[in-house]
Amino acid sequence: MSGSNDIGDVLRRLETTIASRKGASADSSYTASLLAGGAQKCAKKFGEEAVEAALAAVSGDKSHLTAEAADVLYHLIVMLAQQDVSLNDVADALAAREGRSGHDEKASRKT
Ligand SMILES: N=c1c2ncn([C@@H]3O[C@H](COP(=O)(O)OP(=O)(O)OP(=O)(O)O)[C@@H](O)[C@H]3O)c2ncn1[C@@H]1O[C@H](COP(=O)(O)O)[C@@H](O)[C@H]1O
Repeated sequence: MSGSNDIGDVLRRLETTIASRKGASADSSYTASLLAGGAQKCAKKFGEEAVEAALAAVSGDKSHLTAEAADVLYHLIVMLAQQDVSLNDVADALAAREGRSGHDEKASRKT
């Protein structure tokens, strides 16, 4: 571990590490092995981890859910990196939604 546990700092460090694995040897780096598999491999692993997190949530085991959520975030950032989408891009999308209820957004799509 190097640096703070602040969620923003951790995610930014992880994104930097993941980006550094582009073009690295798949034998030495798990991230590189995912990236080498392209969009399908990255999306498949992300989907699997998301389902595992959902099952952990239903089980009520908080420490299991926490571990699975970490897997989800790691695999999400790998999938985004493979598509050249940054966490800043995602932050911009979330910030643009701030203050608008999901109910209101959904209703606006029906009109
Ligand atoms: N945060 C993670 C991280 N979280 C989960 N994982 C890996 O994600 C995989 C989860 O997949 P599974 O549970 O399905 O395990 P598996 O069956 O072995 O996986 P598959 O063979 O099916 O792909 C495991 O191999 C975990 O080790 C991670 N691998 C790497 N990181 C970070 O990425 C950095 C770079 O890692 P490398 O690219 O391997 O150098 C590391 O220092 C970490 O900070």
